[in-house]
Amino acid sequence: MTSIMTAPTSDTLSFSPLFQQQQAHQYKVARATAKERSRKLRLLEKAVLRYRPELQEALWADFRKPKAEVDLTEVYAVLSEIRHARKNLKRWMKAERVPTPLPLLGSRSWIVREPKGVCLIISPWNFPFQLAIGPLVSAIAAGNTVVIKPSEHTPATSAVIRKVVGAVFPEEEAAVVEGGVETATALLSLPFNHIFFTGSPGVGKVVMKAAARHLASVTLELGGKSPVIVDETADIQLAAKRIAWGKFLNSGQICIAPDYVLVHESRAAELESALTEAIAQLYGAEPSASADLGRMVNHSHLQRVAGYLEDARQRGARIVAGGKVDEEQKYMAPTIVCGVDRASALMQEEIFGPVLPLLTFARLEEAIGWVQQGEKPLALYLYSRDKKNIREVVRETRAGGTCVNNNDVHFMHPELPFGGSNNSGIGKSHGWYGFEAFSNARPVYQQLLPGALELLSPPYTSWKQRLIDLTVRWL
Ligand SMILES: NC(=O)c1ccc[n+]([C@@H]2O[C@H](COP(=O)([O-])OP(=O)(O)OC[C@H]3O[C@@H](n4cnc5c(N)ncnc54)[C@H](O)[C@@H]3O)[C@@H](O)[C@H]2O)c1
Repeated sequence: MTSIMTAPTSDTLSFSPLFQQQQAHQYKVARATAKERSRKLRLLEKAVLRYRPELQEALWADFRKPKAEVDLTEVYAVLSEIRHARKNLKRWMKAERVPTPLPLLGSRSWIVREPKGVCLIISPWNFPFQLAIGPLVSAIAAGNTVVIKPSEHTPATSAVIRKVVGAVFPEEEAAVVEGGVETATALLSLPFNHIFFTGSPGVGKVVMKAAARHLASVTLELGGKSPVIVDETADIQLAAKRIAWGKFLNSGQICIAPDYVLVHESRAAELESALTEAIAQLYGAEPSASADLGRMVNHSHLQRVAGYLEDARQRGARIVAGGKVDEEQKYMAPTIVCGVDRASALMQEEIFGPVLPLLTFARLEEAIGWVQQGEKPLALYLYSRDKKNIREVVRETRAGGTCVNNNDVHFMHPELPFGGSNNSGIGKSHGWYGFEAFSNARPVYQQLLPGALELLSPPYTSWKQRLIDLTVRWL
């Protein structure tokens, strides 16, 4: 079994034949029972394990992602999605009976989750395997056919994705199309039933506009600036350790990485030194020598983040740790920066790199106010030992997701919906929520006996009007 590999040249930019093939095949795929879908997912699990060493090599070649991080954040993330889906698939696929209200007595109703049909997955480069195959798991569990377009910035990984998918699925069920913006644009011109996009908010808008042409439904997993609030009651050592891990993993190129920290002014100095220490513990005194620290994906992203830092420095920011850039190695040191002007690019743009600004606040309402003024973030984190503060921050802010006394890890919980809100995303993924994203909840109402509502049809005699009055008042 092979899947389509297409070079992104203008003469091969028509994907209609592939699309039509999947369209013709969709009902057959949709008929698969829970057992059959589970078997497909088992084959996918085996393929992922078989290609694990190749994937480790590919991600090292693409941007020096450490082997352990490939295992944890790419391989295991996908395997846990598969295992969770296999365990729950039968229950998810079961028709859901719903109670009958009094005016509809004489009927029964249920909801079936039917597949959306032919789906498109467009994925980014930062977790290139997980963010292509994770949604595929949900799409297959829900009984769809799928075209995947992985990122052009991680070509070695894209080739492995193609191999994994091709080893399990015929192309009329799941196919991988490689290429860049032109390829994505050509795919987006086709009338897919659902588009699952992971990437930047800017491109998310392009995708949503394209989807509108065919009224395709969308799941948009986007990005933004995810704040961390550290209040005066926080365990600073613990916070520093966890923030440093969640920020500098993948060199800060994580959609849910802490983007910046708002720390209570009474604890700022302590947090500064605890973070500096945490970086040394994770990556040694000279992080560039550590094999456990990834690189920036390309020169343009390195220059973008280095430019933000330089701009902040010129506006008076103080670099507390790191700051070193090695163009040739696409290396940027884990960097902590204080005294950042809130109007600087570092505080206006999603950083998506290993630079962590620390800003201070005197009263919690100030920190909350700052978050409320910005776009709704993909994640908001809070370090606190005060129950009242925890309640207040969750109640008074809006975010795609939240961790209290940790960061990033909510992503790994298969029972939690993952996704953003408005600028950080539309729709949710993972587990049941991913299955739901790729399904249409179709209500089925079955009339068994003459219904009470039939009594209320014209002509509206006076006693029928009385019955209508009773219904309006009491039922
Ligand atoms: N919410 C999440 O789960 C999540 C996960 C990872 C990354 N992200 C976000 O993704 C962004 C970084 O990833 P990226 O740089 O690969 O994102 P991106 O938006 O530049 O690209 C994502 C995908 O869209 C395609 N694309 C790019 N421009 C396009 C266009 N004009 N028309 C159609 N398709 C186009 C790319 O080829 C790629 O496959 C960050 O904003 C990050 O926060 C979000």
